[in-house]
Amino acid sequence: MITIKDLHKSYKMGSNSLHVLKGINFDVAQGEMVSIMGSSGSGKSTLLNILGMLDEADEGSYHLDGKPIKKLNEKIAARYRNEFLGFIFQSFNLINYKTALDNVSMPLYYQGMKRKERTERAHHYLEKVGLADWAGHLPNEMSGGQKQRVAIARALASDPKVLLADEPTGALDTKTSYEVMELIQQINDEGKTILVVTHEDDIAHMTKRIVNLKDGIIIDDSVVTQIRATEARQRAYENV
Ligand SMILES: Nc1ncnc2c1ncn2[C@@H]1O[C@H](COP(=O)(O)OP(=O)(O)OP(=O)(O)O)[C@@H](O)[C@H]1O
Repeated sequence: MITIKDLHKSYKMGSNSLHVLKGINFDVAQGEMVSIMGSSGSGKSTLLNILGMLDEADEGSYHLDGKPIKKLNEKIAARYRNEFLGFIFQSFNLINYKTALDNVSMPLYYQGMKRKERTERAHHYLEKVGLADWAGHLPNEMSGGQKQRVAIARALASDPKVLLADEPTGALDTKTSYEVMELIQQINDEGKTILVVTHEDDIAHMTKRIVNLKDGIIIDDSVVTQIRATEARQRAYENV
């Protein structure tokens, strides 16, 4: 689904240049759930921005679903982003004066979908994240966990091939973080490819693979042998 080869990225600051990504190589297969970890400044957001087509690498290649992602004009890039990628952010990025339903259906409007279908889809995905009764509520009437669920419904509504989550639990308490990650695990169970940037070890252990960045290179890339899950989910894993 994602293939990255020898990716480099520097930021220019005046006459200085900061070499942030120094040759990143990795592949993510369809249906994987991978976390990207690393200390502050290690390049996680820079990498996620490139994967999300919000920024471009200086060198190296990036293929998404077999398509080379490089120097696309903004219109094509936007189309690819809509078609391939869903985003989840630490701070939810909801529109505060729009209801949960409108927040979820709005991106579909920009994709040209008719009102009836947009509304049906938004209801479907709100139901999927456990917020069927909250469609008419504004974000400021909701808890952090509920807001993140709305954001997840919004990301899923366009049925992207890959979900990119940047510190999705960074603004949530521990219990809510685990609940949100459990929802993300369920979405992955259904086949969605998911990348999660996180600082937190316990959150990373709720994914299936951990890629560790340090100073712009991958220092470790390992499969999680014991995925952290609630007892019920643990039993389901054991029965597979
Ligand atoms: N637009 C930019 N211009 C200049 N320098 C930048 C820019 N974005 C990031 N940097 C620098 O690049 C380095 C890597 O930043 P990045 O945000 O990718 O790290 P990170 O691992 O995501 O950190 P954090 O966990 O703190 O978010 C940092 O030293 C940062 O200051």
